[in-house]
Amino acid sequence: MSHLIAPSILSGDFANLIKDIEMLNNSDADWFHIDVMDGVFVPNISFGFPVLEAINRHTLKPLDVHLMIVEPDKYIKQFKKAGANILTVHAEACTHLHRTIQAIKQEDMSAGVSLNPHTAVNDLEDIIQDIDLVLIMSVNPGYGGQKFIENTYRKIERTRNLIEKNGSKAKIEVDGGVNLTNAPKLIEAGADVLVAGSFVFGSDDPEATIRALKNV
Ligand SMILES: O=C(CO)[C@H](O)[C@H](O)COP(=O)(O)O
Ligand SMILES: [Fe+2]
Repeated sequence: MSHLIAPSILSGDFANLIKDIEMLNNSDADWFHIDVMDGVFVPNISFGFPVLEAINRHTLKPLDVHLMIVEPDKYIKQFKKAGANILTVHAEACTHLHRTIQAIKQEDMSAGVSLNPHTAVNDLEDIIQDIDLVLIMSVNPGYGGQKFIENTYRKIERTRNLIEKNGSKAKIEVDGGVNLTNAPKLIEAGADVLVAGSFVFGSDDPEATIRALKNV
């Protein structure tokens, strides 16, 4: 299977989101990546349900929602209602990660777990068979436009090994500082889904940039 591209709307134009949504609908993007930040788990606040609902009214593609929030269990049903198709929580934000994953699946969403740059892949050993997605952060979460952390390649390889060892079907998604220089190496290391925010929306022709990332 060819890799998937999930542009992050965080770098879009919030005063004219419909333009970016239509561009993504017409582009080679596979998913819309939606970054929800609460100002507690990460030192930044992005947006919440009303924005997600508005995006959902116009998108033709799955919504890949990356929760950078504490206590995500409280909001799982609400994210489903707002249109999330894939719901990813941070391992560092969940005391009872297994329970959280089951609750997401109970709402008929795909369940993802994200790891901060400092969190070991081995932490997923006892949950890898239950999840649909591992989201490897290649920057510290909280902001778009940060520098890619080079250790990510090795981390993706370790995740790929863990998935294969346990017969898991989880996809590997990588998020933060992704561009056309590191994309080939990320795919070679085992990434299935590339998230890209500033590299796409900061380019002169976002649609062509998405196509270039897809054709890597
Ligand atoms: O989760 C995120 C930040 O916490 C974003 O998805 C990520 O940073 C994408 O933006 P960029 O490609 O500009 O790094
Ligand atoms: Fe993200």
